[in-house]
Amino acid sequence: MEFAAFAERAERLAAEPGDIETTRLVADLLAAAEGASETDDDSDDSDELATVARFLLGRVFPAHDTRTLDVGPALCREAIARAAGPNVTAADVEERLAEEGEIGAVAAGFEFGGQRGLAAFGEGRDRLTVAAVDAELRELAAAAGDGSESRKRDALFGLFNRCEAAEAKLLARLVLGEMRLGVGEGAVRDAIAEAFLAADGDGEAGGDEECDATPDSDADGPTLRAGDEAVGVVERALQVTNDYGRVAVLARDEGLGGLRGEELEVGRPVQAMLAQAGSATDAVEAFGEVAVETKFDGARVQVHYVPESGGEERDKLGPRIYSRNMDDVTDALPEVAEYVEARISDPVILDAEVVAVDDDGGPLPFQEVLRRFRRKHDVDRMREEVGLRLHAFDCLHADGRDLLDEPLRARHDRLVEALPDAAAGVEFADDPAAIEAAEAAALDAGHEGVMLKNPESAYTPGDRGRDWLKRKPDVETLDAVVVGAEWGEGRRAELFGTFLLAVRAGDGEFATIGKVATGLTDEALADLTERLEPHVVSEDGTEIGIRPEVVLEVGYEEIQTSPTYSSGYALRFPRFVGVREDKSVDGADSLERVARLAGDGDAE
Ligand SMILES: Nc1ncnc2c1ncn2[C@@H]1O[C@H](COP(=O)(O)OP(=O)(O)OP(=O)(O)O)[C@@H](O)[C@H]1O
Repeated sequence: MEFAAFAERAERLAAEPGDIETTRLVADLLAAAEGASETDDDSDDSDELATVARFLLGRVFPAHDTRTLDVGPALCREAIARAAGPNVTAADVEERLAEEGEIGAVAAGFEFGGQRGLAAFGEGRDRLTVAAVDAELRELAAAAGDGSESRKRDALFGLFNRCEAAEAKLLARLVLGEMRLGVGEGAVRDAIAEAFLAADGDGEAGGDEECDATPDSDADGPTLRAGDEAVGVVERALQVTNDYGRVAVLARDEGLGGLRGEELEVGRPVQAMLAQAGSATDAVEAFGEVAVETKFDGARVQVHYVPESGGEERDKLGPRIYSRNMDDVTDALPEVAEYVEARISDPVILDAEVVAVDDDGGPLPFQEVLRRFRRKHDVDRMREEVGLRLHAFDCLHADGRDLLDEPLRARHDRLVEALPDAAAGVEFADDPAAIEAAEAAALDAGHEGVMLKNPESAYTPGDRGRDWLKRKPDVETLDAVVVGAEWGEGRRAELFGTFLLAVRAGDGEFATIGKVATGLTDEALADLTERLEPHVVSEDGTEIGIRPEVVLEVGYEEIQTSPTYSSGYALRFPRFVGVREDKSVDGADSLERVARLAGDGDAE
């Protein structure tokens, strides 16, 4: 598929407000993608469909893949300037960005390259394809070491140079991860089912099995939509693989059977199962008997390990530790890897919390463990300074078997077998008083509270359902995204002093909810300024626009409705608690949650 054709369809998608129509357009686009190219590469990476599915979500690599393009806004502006010709500088691009507020529109506003000259002579353009853009971006991502920045700039320049307006808009947004197509993960999931798993008008279906298709009452034609079953199967395959590209290809080539056969792979992280707030009474009412575990106040990790003794056919995989964002943080936490390596004898995937501990082994606050996360330098020194302890609380895979669909009880037994020393204890209780006693004991021991889980529940990656409830006495905090800032005053004039906060409002959009300027030490301000400066997109007087990249935890007294901010809510007395290093903006709180906390909608 030509990149221009993809860009043209992307424009149509961005202009489409309706969910059903969006899904249909995505399904058409997926169905139009070509199959695998003739290469030796038997991975999905050479399949155009995989690329299209990922691009739609603003990704070059699958979510579990730790590779990144590592192209910042400045580098992108430089590449655009160079492709726009000798009279345009990066500062000109920046200026236009301040006016337009968005890099796609800026890129679309320039005339690029010598291509127009060729076209004028009727020679035609050397047209970009989706596959060529993907290949070039993958190569760019691999650039490392001395001169890598200029190689990336050259590669991007080369791509922009071959772009027409709509292509340039899409490319700029893709490399900076700001697609703004209004296409969420749910739409791509549904579209995969619609494109490949529902019988179409001619009775054809992708793969070896068909699913019940239900007539779409909103459409005027006889078109059929995928049934819920197919969507459920796609969702499940996405949970297990974490790769929209792979799942789209499987749906097309192998249908429901292929999707159902997908399994976890040690070394390929999955999303963490999440919890909602709930009380002891809620838990007893919902589950009868409740699995009560300590809620450790640390950072979530997923441990993957295939020991050498794991059987002839298995490739050994040294312990890998992934963060909640699925970043590989093994190098920052060497003692966790060593601990696992010394004790585990079968291949496993474990869900766990890493907690900072004092010299006596007592838990330290959450902020302490974050000093260890993601650290690339001084790991040994920090290892001396901040001790760590691993508490494993779930087992997703053991010795070649996926356990996601096993009940929690069985998974816990398997966990104890795999790593008895670090397995978190579980207590089964069916009366709220016993649960409250367990909570008091956990708090006394310095932990955050308790998790109340349904003992019969499966492990559903990425799901924030009602099978896991969290109970902690602290006042609620909100994990909000920084989307703007204002310069400080007086001795803090060189630093940002106030931060404009937003919550997720669906499809990659953010809605503002307040400003925080309290609770920030000079050190925290300096740190935040340094972190946020690379993400500045506009500056207008004292007001600074910031690309949503950094998540802050903020406390507040109350959430009120308010016309001041685009969410329709405002935080009363917001105060800075810390940076959520372990969260990407996708994990920030949503407008839906804010509405619930404010008392609009179902209580949490
Ligand atoms: N025994 C446990 N079982 C599950 N999660 C636990 C446990 N102990 C600590 N946790 C942590 O609690 C988190 C569950 O709360 P939630 O899913 O809402 O995440 P969160 O948004 O980080 O919330 P919070 O800020 O309350 O930790 C998990 O992500 C995990 O990091």
